[in-house]
Amino acid sequence: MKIAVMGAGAVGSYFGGMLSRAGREVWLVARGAHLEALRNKGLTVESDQESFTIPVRATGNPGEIGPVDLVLFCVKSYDTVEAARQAGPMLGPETVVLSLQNGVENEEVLAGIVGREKVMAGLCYVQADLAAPGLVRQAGPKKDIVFGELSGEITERAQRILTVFREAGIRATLTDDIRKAIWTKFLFISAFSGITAVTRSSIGAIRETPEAWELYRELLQEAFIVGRALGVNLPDNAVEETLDFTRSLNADATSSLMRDLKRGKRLEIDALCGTVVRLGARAGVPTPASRFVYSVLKVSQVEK
Ligand SMILES: NC(=O)C1=CN([C@@H]2O[C@H](COP(=O)(O)OP(=O)(O)OC[C@H]3O[C@@H](n4cnc5c(N)ncnc54)[C@H](OP(=O)(O)O)[C@@H]3O)[C@@H](O)[C@H]2O)C=CC1
Ligand SMILES: CC(C)(CO)C(=O)C(=O)O
Repeated sequence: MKIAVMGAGAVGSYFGGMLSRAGREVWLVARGAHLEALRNKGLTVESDQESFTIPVRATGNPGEIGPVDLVLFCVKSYDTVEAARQAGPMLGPETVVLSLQNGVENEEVLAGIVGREKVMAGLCYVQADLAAPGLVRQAGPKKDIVFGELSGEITERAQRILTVFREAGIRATLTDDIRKAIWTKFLFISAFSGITAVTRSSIGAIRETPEAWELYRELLQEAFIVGRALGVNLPDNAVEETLDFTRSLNADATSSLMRDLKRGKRLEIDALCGTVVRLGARAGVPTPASRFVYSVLKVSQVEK
């Protein structure tokens, strides 16, 4: 299986690196200093359990790669449209485009550009960081991918991808309800990224601060009610389960949004807390906590 990672930053380089190390033909589409480092020094992945450095195929030009079997789509959501357009030369009649991005609308955006039949939806639980050009740091025990067909069918092509992930040592799950899985992650990540960014804190300090923990609960509750109002099959105890999951995280766990904020980078807020606000307004659901977090974080985006 020939694989391309569109937007090989933290997440894309981590999973692309795992697949490459397993012997798959993997192309990393990257840019800037990271691309230069990948070409000149290869990719280094450091995690709590293991570290490795491998040579990789890296380019900034999808035309150099040609058609592939699988595109792992890993750009930030604000780059989705441009990256999907640039991915054209990698798309053949059988190519699958699988998004691992955070957010609940990426697959529809992708479908509108590359064609619905090519798109699978997915998400990942992994704390990955581009610590330096060519170097990905992964922290914590979770490094999972969940994915599925938009139709919910368990197809042969999805099973082939599942096998490839698992053979590379990636914990992957193929689901027949990817919308539910994406919203379950979204519930968590819209609230978790919001609370960690707005407090500039890792989760340990938030758990120890009842006021911040209560705000986190309100953010979860709002995203849950919005999801339910839109007909997503979230279970009644989704908020409690997410709180339990958050209690189980290492105290130093953070979000990519909080790390981006600290680095002065552009933030994905429109795809996270901003989506809760926007979809809430559409569904007639009040979202005051999400609106507060979104407004505060938006200030940091002036001139970005
Ligand atoms: N990091 C994490 O722990 C997790 C992140 N996620 C989600 O995964 C997605 C990716 O996040 P993450 O990996 O952290 O983001 P990064 O910014 O680290 O990676 C995205 C990369 O794509 C590059 N890129 C964007 N457009 C193009 C293009 N047209 N051609 C070539 N390269 C391009 C970016 O380059 P440049 O830097 O120059 O813009 C960047 O290196 C997001 O939706 C995020 O929310 C999900 C789970 C965990
Ligand atoms: C799962 C988690 C919190 C891992 O860092 C994430 O999705 C993110 O940071 O964007």
